[in-house]
Amino acid sequence: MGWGYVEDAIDKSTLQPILDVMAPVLGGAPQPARPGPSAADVTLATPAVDPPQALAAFVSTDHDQRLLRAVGRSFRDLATLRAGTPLAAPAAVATPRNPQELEDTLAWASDAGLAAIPFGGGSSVVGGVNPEDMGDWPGAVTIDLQRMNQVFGINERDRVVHAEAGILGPALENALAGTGLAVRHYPQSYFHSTLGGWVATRGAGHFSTLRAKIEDRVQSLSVMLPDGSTSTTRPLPASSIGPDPNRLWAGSEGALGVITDVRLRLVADPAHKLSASIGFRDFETALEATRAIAQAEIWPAQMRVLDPFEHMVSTALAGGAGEGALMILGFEGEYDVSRQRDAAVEIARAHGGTPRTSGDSGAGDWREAFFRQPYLRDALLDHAVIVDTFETAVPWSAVPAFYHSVLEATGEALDEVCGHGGVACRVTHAYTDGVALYFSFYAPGEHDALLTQWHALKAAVSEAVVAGGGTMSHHHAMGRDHKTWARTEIPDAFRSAIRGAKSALDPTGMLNPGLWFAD
Ligand SMILES: Cc1cc2nc3c(=O)[nH]c(=O)nc-3n(C[C@H](O)[C@H](O)[C@H](O)COP(=O)(O)OP(=O)(O)OC[C@H]3O[C@@H](n4cnc5c(N)ncnc54)[C@H](O)[C@@H]3O)c2cc1C
Repeated sequence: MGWGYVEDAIDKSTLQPILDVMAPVLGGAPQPARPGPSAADVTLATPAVDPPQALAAFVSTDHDQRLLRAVGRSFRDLATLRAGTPLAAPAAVATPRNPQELEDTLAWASDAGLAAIPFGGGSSVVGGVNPEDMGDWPGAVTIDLQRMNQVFGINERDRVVHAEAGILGPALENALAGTGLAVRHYPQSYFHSTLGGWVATRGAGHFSTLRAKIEDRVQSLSVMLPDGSTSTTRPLPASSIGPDPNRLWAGSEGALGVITDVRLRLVADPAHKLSASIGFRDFETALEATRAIAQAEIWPAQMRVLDPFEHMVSTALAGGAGEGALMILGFEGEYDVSRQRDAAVEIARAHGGTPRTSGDSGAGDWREAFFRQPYLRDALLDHAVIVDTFETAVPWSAVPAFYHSVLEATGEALDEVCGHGGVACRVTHAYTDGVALYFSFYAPGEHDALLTQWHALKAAVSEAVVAGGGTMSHHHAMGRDHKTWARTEIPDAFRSAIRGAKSALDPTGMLNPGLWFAD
């Protein structure tokens, strides 16, 4: 059990050169391959419940169905599956096809004294869907919304699509074919995550500026509460009638209601696309160029900036050997974007960059590699290589000191816990006042100690992020994995207000218990 489609898994012949390139980082050859368990090998710790016959068409207690929704897709999840210990799993899985079946599921869960965990694509990397840390709740019904996937309508004049929350990224984009409009929200998990999941986590696509965060694209949404009532925000371009209700539910991670449908702002399918890549001698220089481009408000759709190690690892996947830092720029729009592209390249050059390629395919190649990267994690995990990522955002005034302090702390933790390791960083999103940094680390783990090693590393990197003033997440959300360190980020008064909202919307606390709302 790993990421994505079985046929896209990375084979031995692709993996070996990558292992060769990584050998210095891993301190030599990694452990011999040990494949992950088959579904039948995993024991579920939580007993199944006995749902009423009336719900049989959409509630299952089948082992594989429960296993599939027991975890998300983080390194911790994958290592947990391999640990061989009984796994916390949902007591039942509901797959409602419409709001009535969703209401029936919530009513049954409530009567049966079970918690309810909304589930979209299950691509959470922060323990968002795991039935863990649930206090007194004896078990949970996981509510998979993927069968609630209708597109209700496309308002071409307003450029808004109205769709059910369980629709997956590609299906939503396909529904717009022929309209000249598009969603163009591409998280790396695009193929396996849902509209509702994006909104519930306040996720971000790979576009680096302007259209990055999904919450800015939500025109309105509907949520169902545990009592079966539905609340819908008004579809408006903007409003100042008090705090924004859309923002209460965006980022609520399944704890303040089940998002049933969303009206999402669209963009024109871009008629013009251009890209450029620019080399820099080091990341610090590249960061200065990134800041200058962001603050010039040129708004490249794509502005990924890879530090030297990230550059080396990402080119190794395509059989290359990149050196120095690399900036990848992509521009797209309804009208010619060459002036923006030229202006950005000029700024980069003035900040010490050397343009390498300029055309319309570079960004596409990078995008292909971007969607392949998660498969590499599974292949490396077979060799007990620990591969994990963490991401954050900081103001410009904090970099490059923040980058160095996190790099150093992570490197020290990798040496201490695993004896060796490497840390890579890339800029994923840029703003006029700051930047989102995405770190990846690689280390030689031990098959039988992966979870212990991961917990030690996670604590060290999270402490470094918090100490440096970064957010615990720019777009992966809080889940169960970040709540310990995210506490300092939440003002006390806001915490009380959200607790008040939680008890008003979900009086028994049955929705996704275990997030910070409960502590
Ligand atoms: C390889 C990989 C790459 C990733 N890349 C990105 C990336 O580029 N950008 C990014 O933002 N994230 C990324 N993620 C994280 C993850 O894909 C996002 O958090 C995504 O938004 C989750 O969507 P989902 O449908 O899979 O939700 P799930 O994982 O099923 O759920 C996530 C959370 O949302 C809640 N939830 C889900 N649906 C609903 C609903 N309808 N109503 C209420 N609550 C709900 C769940 O209870 C849970 O708390 C990545 C994950 C992986 C594994």
